[in-house]
Amino acid sequence: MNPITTFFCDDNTKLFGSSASAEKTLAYYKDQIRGQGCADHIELKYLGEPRGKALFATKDFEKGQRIFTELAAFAFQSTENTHIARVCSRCLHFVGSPQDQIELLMQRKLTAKEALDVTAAINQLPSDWKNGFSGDATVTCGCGEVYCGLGCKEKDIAFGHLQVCTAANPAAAHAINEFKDHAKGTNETFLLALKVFAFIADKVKSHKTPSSREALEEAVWPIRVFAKDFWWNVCMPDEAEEEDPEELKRALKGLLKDSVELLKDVFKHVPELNPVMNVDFYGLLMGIFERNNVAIVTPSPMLALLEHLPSPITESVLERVSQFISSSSNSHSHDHGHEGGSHDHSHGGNNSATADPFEALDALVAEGSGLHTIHATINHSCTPNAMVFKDAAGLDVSASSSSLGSISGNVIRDGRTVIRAIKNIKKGEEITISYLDEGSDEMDADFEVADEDGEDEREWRAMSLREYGIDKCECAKCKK
Ligand SMILES: C[S@@+](CC[C@H](N)C(=O)[O-])C[C@H]1O[C@@H](n2cnc3c(N)ncnc32)[C@H](O)[C@@H]1O
Repeated sequence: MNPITTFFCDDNTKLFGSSASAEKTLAYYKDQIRGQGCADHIELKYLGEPRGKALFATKDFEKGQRIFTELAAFAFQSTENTHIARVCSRCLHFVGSPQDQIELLMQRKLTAKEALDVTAAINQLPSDWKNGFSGDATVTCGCGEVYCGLGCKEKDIAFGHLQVCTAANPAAAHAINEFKDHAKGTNETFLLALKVFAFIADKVKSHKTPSSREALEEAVWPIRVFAKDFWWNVCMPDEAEEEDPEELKRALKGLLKDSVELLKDVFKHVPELNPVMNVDFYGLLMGIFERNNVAIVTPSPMLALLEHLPSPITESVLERVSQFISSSSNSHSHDHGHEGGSHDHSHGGNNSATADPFEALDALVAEGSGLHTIHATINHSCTPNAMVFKDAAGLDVSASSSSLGSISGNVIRDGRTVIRAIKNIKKGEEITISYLDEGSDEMDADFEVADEDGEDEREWRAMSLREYGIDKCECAKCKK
């Protein structure tokens, strides 16, 4: 490995190995926590290995209370989902007008009569409902990216968008499109990698000495802090399919090799990036995604509208979503099964050829995946005190409420994750979540959990946690 890849590969023991580096790392997270507006709620500490970085409460939280929310540093909408939801490239907030979204779903313009019906239906909804769409605030980029407002566009530019913008960089347009096509045909998490490489390129170019080693080290630093291993070590072979581990490793490295060649063409204009244009660096980056990415699901404001629309429009919309569900389940059978760690793509696996319209309602969401700096520091516990909410959880629970059922106000309209207490948490306690889908169909199918001593469940846990880089769970319950 070359020196910059070795630097990038560094784990917590290096990050916290000297007081200067530990101080820099802690200051970085403090800054990130402040940036998300939760400086009074949480702090990061280093617990030594194997548990590494961990998040702690700096105030008491009641059961049901929101601890913090976080927008992804890097996020993307899944390609298939673009057919049913038009959302902001940066934050996955629904863009345009409700009419635009209906036309996307119906794949045609509304007739004058339908447009009047839609307006009448909108008028029956509370006036703040329209805030679920960016409306007139919507802005586009010459390359076709769309944003829910100028703020998101500017943020995307600050995160390097212009480096991979076909309008700002027409000489690279062909290479950018080729890279994206390859990603969509193989593993769409490469699209997220493209955004990270664009970020690194931008940071390096704006450094006072762009070709220095220091410039690259500074540019990769915000990604270096994540827990990581090489992609080919993180991806587990599919035991049910009797996938050969060595064959899988070879396949992943081959895929990276093809992708990195396309990447080199994209970044021809940034020769300073050459030291990170290799399979090892790329493999670490994909390993970071696989281990830390969070599935993003934004509930669609369209759901409320559908109830009020004349039935021909509603039916036509639902039929389209049903078709989408069926076609996505077909295409999923060809994928590589390693989607960059968005650990629970909740709607991809529906398998009926003629999906039920009610299932279609459930699938009408914006879906993607992202890398969240603070969220990624939360450790797993088999008796967690917090939980990540995506779907309906876009809604807040009032601090005084002790029941998770009583949801009120403050709708979250973009793709931020919401972490909420599921028990009372005292100031100074570690915040933990479960990485596993307890009681899920997946768990039942794997082990047909029926034993009385819980042995199967323990085995299921141990096996599932290995996918998250946990060979021996060090949570309070398992350590007992
Ligand atoms: C998403 S990261 C969480 C933050 C991590 N501690 C860090 O330092 O970046 C997941 C990694 O944290 C460690 N980890 C999390 N929960 C753990 C647990 N219950 N027992 C042991 N290791 C754990 C494992 O190394 C795992 O791969």
